[in-house]
Amino acid sequence: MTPYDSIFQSAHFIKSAEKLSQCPLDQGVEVAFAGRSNAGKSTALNTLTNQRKLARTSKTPGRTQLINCFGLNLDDRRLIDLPGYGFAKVPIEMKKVWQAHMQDYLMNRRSLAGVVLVMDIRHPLKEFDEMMLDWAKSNNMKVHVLLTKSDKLKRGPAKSTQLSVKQTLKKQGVDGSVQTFSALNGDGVEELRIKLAEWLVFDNLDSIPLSPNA
Ligand SMILES: Nc1nc2c(ncn2[C@@H]2O[C@H](COP(=O)(O)OP(=O)(O)OP(=O)(O)O)[C@@H](O)[C@H]2O)c(=O)[nH]1
Repeated sequence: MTPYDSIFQSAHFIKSAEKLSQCPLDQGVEVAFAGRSNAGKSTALNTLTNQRKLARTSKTPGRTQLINCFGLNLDDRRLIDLPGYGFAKVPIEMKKVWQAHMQDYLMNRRSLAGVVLVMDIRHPLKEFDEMMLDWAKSNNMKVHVLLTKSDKLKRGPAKSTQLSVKQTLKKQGVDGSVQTFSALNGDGVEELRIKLAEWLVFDNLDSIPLSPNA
């Protein structure tokens, strides 16, 4: 349990957007989840919010094809599920359109406070992940790497993967942190809630409107 559990449990679907112009008004603070298809983004969002069906999960990679926006019970705080990258069964032209929309979102969304970069702990730092880290560095964007499915590795190998990803971030000059996570056994759920509360609330207190009585 963390003091922030109820904030995340309040998550509710706002809308699915194909592109940036369809996203909710660009005010307040939001955190986006990005990752390769099948890395476990939707499952991580469901675990974070303690809701089984908030983000649809699927054993078929590529179900998350839209920018899915979820609201929280705090003024203008949102969680964003970005399209999974690298779904093989989709025509290349369609992939390019998605990627362009995603890039537009990442480059131009003013309320974006940080990106949770989701990687399967057994396959970290693939081409897409490196691209995201490059982008984060050149845009001064905070990154929190979530090494999912940690239940698939023993503790030793899981910790050494965490360490080596941390070192890579440091080497690349990215403002970031790294943690292990498992939806299956609860590893890292509290750590993720604390990190996101930091981004959504404490780092951005000035963007919470003062109540009329304050
Ligand atoms: N063992 C284990 N399996 C997991 C975990 N998280 C996700 N999975 C499984 O990994 C597969 C993909 O998970 P999703 O959450 O749908 O992945 P996604 O990244 O949202 O995928 P896209 O919709 O393709 O973007 C599913 O079969 C999940 O059950 C975990 O922590 N442990």
